[in-house]
Amino acid sequence: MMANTSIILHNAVIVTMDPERRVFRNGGIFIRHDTIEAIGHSPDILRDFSALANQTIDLHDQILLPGFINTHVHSSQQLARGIADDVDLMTWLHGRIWPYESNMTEEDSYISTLLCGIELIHSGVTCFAEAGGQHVSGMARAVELLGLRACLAQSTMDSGEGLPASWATRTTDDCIQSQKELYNKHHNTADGRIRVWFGIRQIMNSTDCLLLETRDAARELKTGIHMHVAEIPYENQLMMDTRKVDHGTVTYLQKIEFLQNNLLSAHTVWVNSTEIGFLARAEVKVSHCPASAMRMLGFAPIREMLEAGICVSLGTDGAPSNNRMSIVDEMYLASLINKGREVYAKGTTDPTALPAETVLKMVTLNGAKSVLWDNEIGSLEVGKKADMVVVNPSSWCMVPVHDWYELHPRRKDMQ
Ligand SMILES: O=c1[nH]c(=O)c2nc[nH]c2[nH]1
Repeated sequence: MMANTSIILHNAVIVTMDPERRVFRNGGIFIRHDTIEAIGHSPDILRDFSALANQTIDLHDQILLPGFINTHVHSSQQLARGIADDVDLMTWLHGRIWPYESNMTEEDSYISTLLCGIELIHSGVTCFAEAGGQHVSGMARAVELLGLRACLAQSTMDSGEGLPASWATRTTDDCIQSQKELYNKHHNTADGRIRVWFGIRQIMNSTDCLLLETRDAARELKTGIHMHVAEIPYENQLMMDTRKVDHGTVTYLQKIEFLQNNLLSAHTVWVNSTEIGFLARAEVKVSHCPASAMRMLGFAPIREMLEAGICVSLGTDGAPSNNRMSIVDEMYLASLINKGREVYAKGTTDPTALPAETVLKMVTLNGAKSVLWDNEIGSLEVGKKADMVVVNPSSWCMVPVHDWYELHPRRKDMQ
């Protein structure tokens, strides 16, 4: 929203996701610049704030929700949709995606992030966490233009197999240095909508030095770290064979004291109960990407993680791991896949796994906490940013609405 704009939205069903989970059936909201100044019943908002508003919009019973937060995106991979279907992860990375990414220019990244951002907005996303491409400056230009909010990261690798020639010469110092430069250049730009994080691609291509220097730099700059963790059994096996731990990546990260509360751990599929305990105690955040997991990785123990108190949110991953970039599709899939997983994990059905309200929490409150922005977004409350999505309940595929939280499968109606 433009500076000095003040606006009333009224006659809406407002699903606030505030601590009391209030839903206003005939709700109104007053926004000044980009911040919510009042929220409540429409007649009260109109009475108290009309004189201050330079625009008043009747939402005609549409449903207003907090903007959705997608916590694992590869915006630079948007132009690679379809180049790596139906292959295993190592072929996907070494044979298709890294050759593509390592040839991208900053301009390619800008175009790719623009297209990606448009697709994200189409399903109600107002904020995303970038898992890491190479050209953060290109991404930042696109995010600024689109009005999105984002945590951008460069993905770094300083060792291991499969690296394209232009990446293989990078030292640990190069990786840390370039990220600090990007932080200095872009952190808190675009009216505060862009934050710069540190990115570690995956443990299979990281020295301990890269891991620990990244941990320390992110801690010092009070920013986050985005990393792919425990994606496939081969990764855990490699940890056992080469780094001599008795399980996998999470056990190793615990051993070297890498786990901390600013780590956004993507996928995190192959973890046992001890490792779930390590993640919970360190307050690590987990991004669950249902479609991508079903293609290449497997069933993550999401219910167990949530029960252990881990903050789990949802991500689409990139276009070549998903083909779609709709967070609403991921909400739908998360709910179904995690119900189906109960049969395979526990030998019995349990339709209570991941109910709709939990899934909505994952893309709002948990998403906000995962991107370390929970004091400003994730719910509609006074003092928070006016990042919102409007759902039209009156089209044919939305009728009837019995439960505000059960709206998520009907993605065509996101505006
Ligand atoms: O789904 C994924 N996408 C990626 O780009 C990637 N890099 C490492 N591991 C990955 N997994």
